[in-house]
Amino acid sequence: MTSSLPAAEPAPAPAPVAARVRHLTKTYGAGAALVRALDDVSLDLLAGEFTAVMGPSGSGKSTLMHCCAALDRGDSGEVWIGERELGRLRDAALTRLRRDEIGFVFQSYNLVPTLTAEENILLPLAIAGRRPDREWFASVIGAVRLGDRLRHKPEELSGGQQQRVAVARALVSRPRIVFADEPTGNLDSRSGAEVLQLLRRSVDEFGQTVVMVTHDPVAAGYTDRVVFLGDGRVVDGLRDPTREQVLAVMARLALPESAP
Ligand SMILES: Nc1ncnc2c1ncn2[C@@H]1O[C@H](COP(=O)(O)OP(=O)(O)OP(=O)(O)O)[C@@H](O)[C@H]1O
Repeated sequence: MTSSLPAAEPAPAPAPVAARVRHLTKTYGAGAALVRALDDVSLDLLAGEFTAVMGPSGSGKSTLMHCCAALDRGDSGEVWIGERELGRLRDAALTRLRRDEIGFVFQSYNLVPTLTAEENILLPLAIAGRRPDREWFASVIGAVRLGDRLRHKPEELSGGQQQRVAVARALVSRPRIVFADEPTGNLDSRSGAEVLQLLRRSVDEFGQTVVMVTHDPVAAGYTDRVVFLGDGRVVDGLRDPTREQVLAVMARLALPESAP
């Protein structure tokens, strides 16, 4: 017997996940001084997306980012980068994963003062013994608009230029995921906007996956998605966030539970 029902449409392919967190818990201290920095956090960070992690001070943002970036370990739960669960990797494999699959941008730039901008950008590849792909290097340098500053040392660059060097350094090895911890925290609003546009372009034009911790609703407005933490838990989320929506959630999270 033939069915008159239309053939079922194939289900859309699930978006690839760059990093996956499952039931991640991390505590500091003990007894009365125990702090639950992460309390059963589960989260998927989708490939090719720009995600912001926000929340009040002490809500666990940096701890989450450090655990995801293999800079720290949780007490229990799992963190996957691509197909690999970090808890199952030995130190040498973790070092390789950090070097080959993860890019970092810190609030304080973390450039090597004795190296030029170009040497700083190429340092992760040099350490890995990899040759730079000249075409890709040129694309990254074009994107960060540093072509005329490559021979300068960090102290000869503005804060915004130094942070653009740090973004280029994070992008040049084409990592699976870039983690940025308050990348605009030390910058004036114009330089901050340049860095945010650069991260946005790396997602739109290069397909980069970027995860950024920020306190700034304007910065969050550049992202595809915001994940809000409160007391070590995922408490809210927004897609295609506007500054106003972010402010509204932040105001709600800042209020004590008992507020009228
Ligand atoms: N090394 C540590 N020892 C003890 N407690 C810690 C340590 N690191 C973080 N904590 C605590 O864990 C909790 C989460 O800290 P975390 O730095 O992840 O928060 P955050 O959301 O990034 O805060 P902020 O926005 O202020 O940077 C806080 O209560 C903090 O005091």
